[in-house]
Amino acid sequence: MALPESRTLSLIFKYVDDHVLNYIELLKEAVAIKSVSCSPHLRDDCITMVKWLHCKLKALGVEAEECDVGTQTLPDGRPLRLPPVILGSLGNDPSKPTVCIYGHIDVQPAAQEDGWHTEPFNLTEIDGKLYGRGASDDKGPVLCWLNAIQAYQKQELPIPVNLKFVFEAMEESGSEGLEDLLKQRKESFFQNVDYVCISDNYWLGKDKPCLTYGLRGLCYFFIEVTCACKDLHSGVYGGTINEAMSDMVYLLSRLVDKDGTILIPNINNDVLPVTDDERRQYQEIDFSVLDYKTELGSPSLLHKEDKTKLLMSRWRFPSLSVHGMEGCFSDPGTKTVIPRKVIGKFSIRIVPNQDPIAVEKAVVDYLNKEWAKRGSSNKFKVSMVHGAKAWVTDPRNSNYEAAIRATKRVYNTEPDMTREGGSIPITLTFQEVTDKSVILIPIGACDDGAHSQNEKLDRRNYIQGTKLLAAYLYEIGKMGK
Ligand SMILES: C[C@H](N)C(=O)N[C@@H](Cc1c[nH]cn1)C(=O)O
Ligand SMILES: [Zn+2]
Ligand SMILES: [Zn+2]
Repeated sequence: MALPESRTLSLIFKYVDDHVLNYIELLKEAVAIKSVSCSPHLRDDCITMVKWLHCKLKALGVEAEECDVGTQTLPDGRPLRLPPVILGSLGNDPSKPTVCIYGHIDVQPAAQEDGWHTEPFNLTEIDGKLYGRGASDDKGPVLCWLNAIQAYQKQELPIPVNLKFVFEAMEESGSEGLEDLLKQRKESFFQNVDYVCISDNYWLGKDKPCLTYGLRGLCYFFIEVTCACKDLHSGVYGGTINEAMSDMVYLLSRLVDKDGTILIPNINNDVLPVTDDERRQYQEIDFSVLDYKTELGSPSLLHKEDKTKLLMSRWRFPSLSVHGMEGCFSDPGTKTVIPRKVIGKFSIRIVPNQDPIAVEKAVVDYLNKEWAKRGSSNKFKVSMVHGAKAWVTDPRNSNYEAAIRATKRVYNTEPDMTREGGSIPITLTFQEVTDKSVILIPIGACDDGAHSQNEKLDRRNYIQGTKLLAAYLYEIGKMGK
């Protein structure tokens, strides 16, 4: 017999509150696995991470498959096995709706010498903050799902929906192999999916929960310049050749100006004009420019005190960032070398209506022209290593209504409706293969420091996030088929 509404969720919430230490232990185990997808030497750890999660899912009764998605080709031409993707199912009751959940268990690189105050792969709690690489992006949120399901089971309450799981360990490296797998399984695994939910982004502030209906896409580029067959002594050879590094600095300086304007012609051609309605929506968002500036520790912001301009720059206009360089000297000290070959790395966050192929063409044409202007005798190559479209949806549907109700139950407040400046390349594919509503329910706060030093997840967000996802499943269950 079904329990009264308030009783079901209060039993779940009590179970969650009573098991906080177990959840933290579980997250500690997950963080300890160095599943850095962009580091080829850590590929085995990514595979270990998949197997670890598979084991935890099995313990919850999930029927899960590790799907082989082939190999990737490294920039030097070597093949490298991709970590398998987990596809899992729990429940098959035709009277219940089916929710498909996606998350990722790979992480960005991290090293204590980069400025971490704790060891990044050893989850450490300080003042209610759980520090560790992947705590917020995205191991913590993935574990919130597992914790929520376990709470239903331990309280012997029926899970109100059927569940499908898609968990990958390559999201931070362009989700290689995943799109093809999802397309192949469109008519089988995804056939009965009614809703899609992803927890892999962050609140806009530290206190107020959000629901997210848009993401920027990402086009990632490598520029390669080679000037010699080996590194050279700058005293012996300096002044006799065009140097790769100087060429690279010139090219990188031609990408974006000091106001953040991208210098590549035609790059903004397909960006949609801002509507009055959109402008109104941005004005209503609860966001403190001052808090944002303080959190970043930046001397000034590009758009000064203008909240709408700042948020639009993060969410609905493209931006270009220069990330780093392979092959050059970056240690402390004064090595006097001329690097033989350098690879400069930059990316452009793209927005709805922009096509990665058109962006690639604009970038390659422009850099070829800039290279010709430079007149260097060196070898030059530019390539887009991955390109993913942006995603935006209309949030006025039952998926978002259920999540709004769940948020109110847990946080006692109406969530803000946000877009996200980051990218989750596979989101659009989920929408295409299911033809159903996709929602993003962020778990972590704006200051979690995803991709940065001292990434953390607040204990409160982890625990309330577990309740939030349990309540979301409950609210979706109430929608019926
Ligand atoms: C928003 C999400 N948690 C995330 O961090 N996504 C990455 C995706 C990525 C990285 N390289 C390629 N894709 C991001 O937005 O950088
Ligand atoms: Zn993520
Ligand atoms: Zn990330």
